[in-house]
Amino acid sequence: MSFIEFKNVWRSYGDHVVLEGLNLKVEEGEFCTLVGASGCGKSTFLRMLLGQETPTKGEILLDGQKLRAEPDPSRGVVFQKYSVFPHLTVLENVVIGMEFLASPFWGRLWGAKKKEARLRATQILTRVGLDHHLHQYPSALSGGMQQRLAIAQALIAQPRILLLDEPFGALDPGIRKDMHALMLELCKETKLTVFMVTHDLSEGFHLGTRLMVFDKVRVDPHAPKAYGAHITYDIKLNQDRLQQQAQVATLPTHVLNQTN
Ligand SMILES: Nc1ncnc2c1ncn2[C@@H]1O[C@H](COP(=O)(O)OP(=O)(O)OP(=O)(O)O)[C@@H](O)[C@H]1O
Repeated sequence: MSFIEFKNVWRSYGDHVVLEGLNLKVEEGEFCTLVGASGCGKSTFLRMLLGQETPTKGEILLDGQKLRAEPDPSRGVVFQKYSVFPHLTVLENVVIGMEFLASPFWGRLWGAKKKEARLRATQILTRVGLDHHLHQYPSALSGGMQQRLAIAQALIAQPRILLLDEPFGALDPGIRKDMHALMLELCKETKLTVFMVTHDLSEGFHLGTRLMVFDKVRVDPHAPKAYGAHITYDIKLNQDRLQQQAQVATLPTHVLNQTN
């Protein structure tokens, strides 16, 4: 059984077919980079994985079970536009994620639980390199730092799947490189399965263990909305990295705990 499976998935909006006949198996720990022309349905694909949208036809399975049709903590997401709360500090931006998880009704934690949430948020913010900015507001951060914060927000719930929609598209090349290094480190340390939309093919090749190309094969000039895109190329990349990750995962827990 695969970790994620798409079985003949279609998605339309009215008579506009956006995606058609997607069949796909993805194993845990894979880093799938998605490329394709603008408007071909890459973000729609991510939204279906997030549970924000459901397939019009077919089904998506997670661990063999039908994917829940609403976002939950197993799936984290980072968009290109900074999705952080401007009125909360860096630390509060991450703590609030834990508060909503633990207390969906009040959205607040108190006492020891709040202290624990702040500690865990601080650990994650340290991991993404924001430990010196805990009490600043997002407006005081650079674009790269805001994306680091968005990644910390997405990771606080310890998702199994991370969905990234052009997360580094607005960043300068140097900062992008730093973000690539961070992503590769995070993937090495965890069993995260990543789906990342990018318009930068070299980024896709560099980060991915799989590069998926979305394209429309069937086109009717008289009915441009009649056919959708599907995955025309699914290229395996950087397989040595996957093997290394798999080997690390086989180490005994006490050894892993010592090194973390
Ligand atoms: N809620 C919606 N209602 C109607 N049409 C939609 C909706 N969401 C997306 N679409 C259409 O689906 C198509 C695919 O959109 P999507 O955003 O998934 O493409 P994309 O490949 O991510 O594009 P880009 O690379 O430009 O971000 C577009 O034609 C868009 O207009």
